[in-house]
Amino acid sequence: MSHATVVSSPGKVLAAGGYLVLDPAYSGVVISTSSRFYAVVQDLRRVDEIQVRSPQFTDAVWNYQVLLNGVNVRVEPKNGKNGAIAPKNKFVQLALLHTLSYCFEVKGLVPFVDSLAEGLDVVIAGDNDFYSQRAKLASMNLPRTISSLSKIPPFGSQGVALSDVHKTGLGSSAALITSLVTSLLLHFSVISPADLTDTPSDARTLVHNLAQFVHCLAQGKVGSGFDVSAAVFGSQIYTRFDPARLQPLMERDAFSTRPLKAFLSSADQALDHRVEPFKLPPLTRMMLADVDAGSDTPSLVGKVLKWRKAQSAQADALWTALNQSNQALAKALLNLSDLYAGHQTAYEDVVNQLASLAHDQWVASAQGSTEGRQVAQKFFEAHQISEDIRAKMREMGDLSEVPIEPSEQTALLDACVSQPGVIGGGVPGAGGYDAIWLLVFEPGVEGTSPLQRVEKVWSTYTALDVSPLSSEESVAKGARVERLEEIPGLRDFI
Ligand SMILES: Nc1ncnc2c1ncn2[C@@H]1O[C@H](COP(=O)(O)OP(=O)(O)OP(=O)(O)O)[C@@H](O)[C@H]1O
Ligand SMILES: C[C@@](O)(CCOP(=O)(O)O)CC(=O)O
Repeated sequence: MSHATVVSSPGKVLAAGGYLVLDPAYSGVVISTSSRFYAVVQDLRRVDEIQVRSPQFTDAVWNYQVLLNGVNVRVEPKNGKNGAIAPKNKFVQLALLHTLSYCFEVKGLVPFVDSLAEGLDVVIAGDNDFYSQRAKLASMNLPRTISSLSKIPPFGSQGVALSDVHKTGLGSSAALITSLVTSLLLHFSVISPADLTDTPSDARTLVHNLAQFVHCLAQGKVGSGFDVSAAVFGSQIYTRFDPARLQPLMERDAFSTRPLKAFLSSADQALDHRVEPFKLPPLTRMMLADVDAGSDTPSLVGKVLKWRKAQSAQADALWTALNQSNQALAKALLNLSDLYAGHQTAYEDVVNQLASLAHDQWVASAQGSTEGRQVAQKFFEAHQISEDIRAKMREMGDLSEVPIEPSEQTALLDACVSQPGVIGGGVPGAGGYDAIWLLVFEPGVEGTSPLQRVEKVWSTYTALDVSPLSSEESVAKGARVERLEEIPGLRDFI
């Protein structure tokens, strides 16, 4: 088998900053997930042809012919044998077209043609968490727990076409585009694996800008882009780029190529997003649940923005207050990492105590050193800020008449947050009925863990249909070059 270039990119959870992050004046707290999208590039042994396959789905094979006229690259869908019309995949085709066009621009004709001499076989695979696993758990007769999810074979077949799959909202298209763009830039030797060892780096900025551009083109709009940024850089405090910077590139037909090098490599013109470091505190864990009710994110966003425009004074006051709380949450969580670094034993001892207590007992019950009490105080502060953010998101929902944290989700979240060892949580991103996230202690002691308590709440909850995801926070900083044999199940899958 030919050498395979494998790149993975994480999914995302916008823990705080939904709606605000659309405006460059505010920021969002983004947690990247352990669940990843993989792009595997190998030789196809058909000159100038590209085949893209997503074996998790039925009828998910897209064939393309690369055409060169010395000035431009074209990537044309190729009809099947017997003249069968080529199926369309706008996201994949635009990622191929613009990444190849960029490679052609920077490498020149001869190296470009060489890199395509064997064609490209591209396989795309998403971790199971990107898709609802309820039906699979039921068919395997397994209870809805995180440990059951680990029994489902990796990259399981979804048994349906891509357009019919039930997604969980982790940002599949952003993670897919990022892995695909990065793997192609590596295949054409525009960047090297060593360029991706650090975060941030010039290579990651290039990947980000190119992936962001392709994703905006494919979606037909310039969104906030926090999902692409998470896929490239990992967990972060994200402040969006000025959409006007991308506008000149968006004006032409999506399928016509345009010079990208000057835009993507010039510090003046490139996107002005800000990525500040963020990570969850040690000995804690993010938990996610998919709530089977579903919301239409674009329609929620449209209504909230319309209300913001109509009631700008009231909205600005809320946006400012909410942004302060969002930033305070990030700061409290980052402070906890500092406290761990300075006083590891005291921190561990306190987490072991607090993990079996409900939040209202933390401050009074924390025993031991001053540093230990400081840790307990900081975790309680994080809890309070998280509850405050929920309250303000509910206020945004009430004022704009949009179910951002609808009462059904409020009852579910309240039931979770009152459990011993649960720090906080909320509705991720735009909110609605789709999902919840929680932050819980993950102590190093035996006994019932906060995670198990939450799983119990979810599995016995009747007012909503709740199913866990297995994702945790990814501590790897964003997109990553992988070794095929180190990803369980991936070699068999391709
Ligand atoms: N596994 C895949 N293989 C090929 N193309 C894919 C795959 N997943 C997504 N795509 C492409 O991306 C497009 C948009 O995908 P999707 O609607 O799942 O993105 P999303 O809105 O980012 O999803 P999410 O709910 O995970 O945030 C699809 O129509 C398809 O063109
Ligand atoms: C509402 C919004 O701020 C977040 C949407 O996030 P999600 O796709 O619901 O995770 C929109 C955006 O930032 O693209």
